[in-house]
Amino acid sequence: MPVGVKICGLTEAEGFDACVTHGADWVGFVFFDRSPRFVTPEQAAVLSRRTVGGPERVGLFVEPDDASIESTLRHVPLDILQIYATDERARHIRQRFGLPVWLSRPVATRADLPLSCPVERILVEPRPPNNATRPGGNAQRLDWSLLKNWQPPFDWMLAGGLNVDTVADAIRTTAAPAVDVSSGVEKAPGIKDPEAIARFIAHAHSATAR
Ligand SMILES: O=C(O)c1ccccc1NCC(=O)[C@H](O)[C@H](O)COP(=O)(O)O
Repeated sequence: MPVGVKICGLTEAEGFDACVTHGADWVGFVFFDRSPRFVTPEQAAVLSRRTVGGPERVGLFVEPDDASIESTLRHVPLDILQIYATDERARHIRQRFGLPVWLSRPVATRADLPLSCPVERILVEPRPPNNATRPGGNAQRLDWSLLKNWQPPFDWMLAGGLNVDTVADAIRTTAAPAVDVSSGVEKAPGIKDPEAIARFIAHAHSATAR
């Protein structure tokens, strides 16, 4: 089965269309207003309507309250909620909205690797630097060797600092079933590079896990 690919932080039509054309499995909309990739629910809806079907739409929320998710969903239909929050909040959100939930897990040492998944999928990401203004999307690479022989019995995804040149190696080293990228396929903060999106997806699909 080919590795799943999520392109996160779409803000404009060219990038969104490249994800559709080149077969991304998921596109992410960042509803966190301190991000260079922030979009309003209305902007996400306009992008999302550019095609029927295509990649699943993932909405990214940082410690959201129920009201902000609810009002976002009123504007843009999302297939998946990606959450930066506690396990308890993630379970609640899954129950409350009836949508699959993906939960981010910051990893700095092997001891940080989760043993179980309270929702549909875990995103394994590097722990952000102390001075970071956001919990993800920092172009910071995880030490892939931490994941060697880690074979969790749940769905997960590798994120953090991936790019066209490193994604195949990352998949071979970690056996990640899916990968997530944002900064690595941008030509400027928040603006995706369609050519890089095409190459990233091709390289990910060509990689054979160990
Ligand atoms: O992208 C953001 O600005 C962002 C803000 C707040 C929380 C998470 C955010 N991004 C998460 C991601 O896009 C993914 O984890 C991504 O694949 C990793 O980002 P990058 O290292 O930039 O590829």
